[in-house]
Amino acid sequence: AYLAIHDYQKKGGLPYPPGPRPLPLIGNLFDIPKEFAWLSFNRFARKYGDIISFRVFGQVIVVLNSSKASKELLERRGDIYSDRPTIPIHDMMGWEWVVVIARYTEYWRQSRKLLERGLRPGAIAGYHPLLQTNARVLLTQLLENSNEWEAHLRYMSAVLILGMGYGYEVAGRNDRKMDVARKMAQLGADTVLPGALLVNDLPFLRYIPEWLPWLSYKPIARYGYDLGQEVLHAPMAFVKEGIVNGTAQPSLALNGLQEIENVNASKHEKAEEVLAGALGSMYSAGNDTTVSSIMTFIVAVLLHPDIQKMAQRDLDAVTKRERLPTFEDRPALPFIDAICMEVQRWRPVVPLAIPHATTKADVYEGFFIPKGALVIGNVWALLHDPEIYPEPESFKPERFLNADGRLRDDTYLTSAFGFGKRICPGRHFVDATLFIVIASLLSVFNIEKCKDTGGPDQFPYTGTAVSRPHSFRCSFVPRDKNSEELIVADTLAC
Ligand code: HEM
Repeated sequence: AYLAIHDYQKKGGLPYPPGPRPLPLIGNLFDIPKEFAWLSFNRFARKYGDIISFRVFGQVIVVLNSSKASKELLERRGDIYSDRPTIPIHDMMGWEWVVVIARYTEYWRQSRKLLERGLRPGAIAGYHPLLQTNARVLLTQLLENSNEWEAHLRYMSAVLILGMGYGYEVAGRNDRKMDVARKMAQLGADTVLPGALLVNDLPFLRYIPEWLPWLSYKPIARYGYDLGQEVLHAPMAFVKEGIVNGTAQPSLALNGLQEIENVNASKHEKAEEVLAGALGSMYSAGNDTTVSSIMTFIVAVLLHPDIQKMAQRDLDAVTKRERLPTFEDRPALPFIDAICMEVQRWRPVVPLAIPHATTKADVYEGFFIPKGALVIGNVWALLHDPEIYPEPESFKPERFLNADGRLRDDTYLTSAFGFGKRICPGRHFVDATLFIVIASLLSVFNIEKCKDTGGPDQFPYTGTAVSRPHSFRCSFVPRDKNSEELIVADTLAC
């Protein structure tokens, strides 16, 4: 009774947003599935409205299922909706330096500033040669062995991020630097959403000692800690060694280290920590996400060969099939851009973004949102809203084009990269990568099903925080002899 009265007074008599009735103590623990939670939230929204809430062991979780509510709270009221919740398992892993999950602190502000500066559109233009060269390396690898297309994509993505961040040249597909970032990203994606691990709901479980192996979270914490330390320190050590030997290549790390060279000793250590944290976060956040988008593009063209043909017609009109496409061709290729946009809408890679948290209590449309509430923007629901995107389950790039074939304005799609102050700083890099990879692939290959690729239901996706298609087989068949020659000629020219 005391708790109920206290709760009522705190809320000034206002209700929490509606949602399924919580059970005593555990609350809605069983209403939040571990996988594909965005679909369940969307079903609840149909019953309770755009804004819904859950309680799990006293923690209030608010889910926003419309663009209106997400824009109002996560963007316009960003000053109080830009914190992150403390996630006990990440605490145990010592991941407080990871920008993606960092609290809304001075450390976050400084590292975010560095990332925004390094990844702004103007800076990304400087990476066009790196992106173009590596898209073409991808073509060569696919021509030599298209069975391993997924491994080639992962390799390309790691080369790009490690090149841009640290000027590091990936030694090969078994390069350890590539592997650790992927494992860390995977572990993060599997543990970040509510309901993923019991220790996140019941933090006292972190103290269960290791001699209770089935109950202890310490082994997983140690594994995460080791991965984190390697991602944080190993590539920076590589750059510093390069500076000493005179072999360091241009990179964000090199720029950053040169900028803080003359900062006085007391501030230098802090500045270097911020730089290492920002770049380590970029390195772990940027790899798998980009690959997932490209895989979705492949799924889409396997299901819609007609879209592939239309895109190839546009590409051929621009390149005359005498050369490979470049960034300079982009203004003349709106349909390729529309494909990139539809890829992000149709199967958003991070369907629930990353949970935000409130730093102050707030009221929205008569509902009380307490300080410390988890606030989740249901990106999937926003991008599958039939009012904004009719027939949302269909893959239709033309929805992003005007009648005259030019790209139309769309203010909703940015939610594929999250919201407000925490919006993904890597989005311009993703935009450039998707364009050049998709244009390059379609200009010389037909992407086709293999005998065992299967039908539309044969492309299941993972259901955790970062959603990607499970591995599948397909073929990259050169469109003709001329296409093969273009790839070979380009390889020789490099
Ligand atoms: C298809 C590719 C990608 C998608 C869909 C994506 C999506 C997202 C989303 C939804 C968030 C959370 C935003 C929020 O909390 O509201 C995020 C955060 C972040 N992303 Fe990405 N991302 C992608 C690629 C990248 C790349 C390539 C990089 C780096 C080069 C990157 C770096 C980051 C960082 C550092 C954050 C944390 C931002 C913060 O909390 O302040 N991402 N991303």
